[in-house]
Amino acid sequence: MATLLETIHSPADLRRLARGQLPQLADELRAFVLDSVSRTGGHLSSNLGTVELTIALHYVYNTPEDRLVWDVGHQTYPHKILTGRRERMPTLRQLGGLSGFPRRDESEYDTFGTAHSSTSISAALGMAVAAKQKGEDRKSVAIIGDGAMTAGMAFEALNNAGVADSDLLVILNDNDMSISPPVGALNRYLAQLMSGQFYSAAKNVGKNVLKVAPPLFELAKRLEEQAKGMVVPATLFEKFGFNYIGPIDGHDLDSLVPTLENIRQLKGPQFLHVVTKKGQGYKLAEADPVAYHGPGKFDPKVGLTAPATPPKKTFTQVFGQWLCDMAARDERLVGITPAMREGSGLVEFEKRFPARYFDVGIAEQHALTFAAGLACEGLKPVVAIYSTFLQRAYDQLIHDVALQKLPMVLALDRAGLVGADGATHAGAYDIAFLRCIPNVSVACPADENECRQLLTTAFGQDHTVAVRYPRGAGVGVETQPGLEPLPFGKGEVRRRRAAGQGGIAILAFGTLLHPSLQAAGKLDATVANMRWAKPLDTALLLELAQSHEALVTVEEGCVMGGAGSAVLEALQAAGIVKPVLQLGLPDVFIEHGDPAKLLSLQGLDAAGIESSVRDRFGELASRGTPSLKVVG
Ligand SMILES: Cc1ncc(C[n+]2csc(CCOP(=O)(O)OP(=O)(O)O)c2C)c(N)n1
Ligand SMILES: CC(=O)[C@@H](O)[C@H](O)COP(=O)(O)O
Ligand SMILES: [Mg+2]
Repeated sequence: MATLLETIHSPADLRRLARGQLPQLADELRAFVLDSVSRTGGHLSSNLGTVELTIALHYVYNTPEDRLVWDVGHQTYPHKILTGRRERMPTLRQLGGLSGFPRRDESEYDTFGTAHSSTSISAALGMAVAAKQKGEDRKSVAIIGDGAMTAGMAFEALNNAGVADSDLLVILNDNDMSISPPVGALNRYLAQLMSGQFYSAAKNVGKNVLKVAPPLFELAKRLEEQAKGMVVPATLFEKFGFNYIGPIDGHDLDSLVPTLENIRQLKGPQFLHVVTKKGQGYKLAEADPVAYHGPGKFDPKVGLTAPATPPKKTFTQVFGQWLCDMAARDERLVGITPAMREGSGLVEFEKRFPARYFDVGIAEQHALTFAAGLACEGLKPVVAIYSTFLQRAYDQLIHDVALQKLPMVLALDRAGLVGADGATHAGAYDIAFLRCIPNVSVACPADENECRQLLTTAFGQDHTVAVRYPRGAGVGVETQPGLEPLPFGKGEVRRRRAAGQGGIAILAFGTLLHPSLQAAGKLDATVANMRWAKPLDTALLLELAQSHEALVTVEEGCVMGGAGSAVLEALQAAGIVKPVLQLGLPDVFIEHGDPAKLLSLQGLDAAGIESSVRDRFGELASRGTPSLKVVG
């Protein structure tokens, strides 16, 4: 006997159901999400929390003509399952498989690509205004979480939407959680609103009763506004020009469906506050929504368990340990994270140094300029931020930090390809967008120990230094306990060519040193661990250029403007003409998949590096004697 869920191949099928069937569908959908994500890994607790809301939205709104824009977008597995992608869920976040986020090129129901937080209101407003301009009778809905609502961009959009001539609905999915517990005044404010729950329940009943008699409804609305004025001050969202409705139970379909049906008839900007539980329906996730925010594969009957063999230390853990060790040595150190405490490795630091730990919420722009203010007063900020999320604070980095030559450490986790999260989260551009800024240096550690040492080097500088390191496990190099720095701006030769003069020198930046060393063994090439994309170790570079016939640069970052470009600029500045092969990420977005597989596909594993060198430099790569005149 097919389950109800198995009969749903599109929202049109869903809308043919009787309202009384929706709770059963919700149970089946929740069970499917839990089973599927436990097999593939992915975002779980936020998806369990949006099952009823997703059903109600596709039931009431005429999707895809009515537009749904999901923020952050990690909670759209129920949406994908109900919009014809149920059978593809086993491919989630795998090469060639479903994305973990909404993608316009994946489905017409994915009206806007998200994954970086707090973009939904802006995008949905654009769609709503476009519908008005084009005279189209379609609705636009932004669904944004309480965490995502802490970003400035969300308020920029509210400020505009509240007075725009458009029929936009903003749904705040308030589960009182970000990835970790939410922070800031907004969270406290939302708690106040939720404490007024009884008021809104009565109000919504009023709406239901009066919904059939518009004039009366309007009269009641005016009375309600007055009543609000007397009984409950206007909400923040009403101050922005929205008609605020809620808070209502985001798991109660008998509340969600009629409320959404009412709201869909209303003109002007609407704001619906729904209250949900992150992890709803799976006790282990309800109890620990942080652990189940983005789990790997697990047995739902058992829950998350420690791996049989302890995993290799991650760069994130190396950073977290360094942060605590350096904080113990230097009381001026303060640690800042824009809502990524666990992901960036600051859990221990918060426990040990609570007064020096700052989670600023999903507010990267604020994080950088807040750090600048701290630095002005002689404190030593360490901003722990994913490479991709630093993109959001680019102007603050230039204008508020570098221009004033304020010193701080940018601990750039997830530099390079990240794997399952795909193109939206790749840290592909930081070398290129950082090295062009005056008063900013960029360090590229090759292993865990260098990461620790270069963090210490960075911490001792009088300007901002970014230390970039990849997601996940290190290369297996033990970290030394001390806090010894490496020399600023200096690289080293790691392998000399056996055949002496001539041949090829590979200049590696970061962890791709290791496949470069493997390839060099086959090529009999020299290998340098350059360590710094800025400042470049030009003395080392020129020595290698003068003693080799050709150079190869290797980096896990975009070729355009990356470390290899820095090498070309330095050779040109020195008047040296030399064949250079630049290896790195191409001028395309790299999709989700297994990180090692993705690197191999980009020719950035040992075999790929060797093959690229042979393709470019032909026999030079295989003989001992120079074939090109050694110039320079
Ligand atoms: C610009 C940006 N910063 C940080 C993140 C990382 N991130 C992804 S989801 C999330 C928490 C979102 O909280 P909320 O909006 O309340 O959604 P919930 O997980 O509670 O459903 C964060 C910080 C991101 N995706 N984008
Ligand atoms: C949705 C989002 O942006 C975060 O949950 C992100 O997926 C975390 O990435 P990591 O898994 O690399 O910490
Ligand atoms: Mg939340």
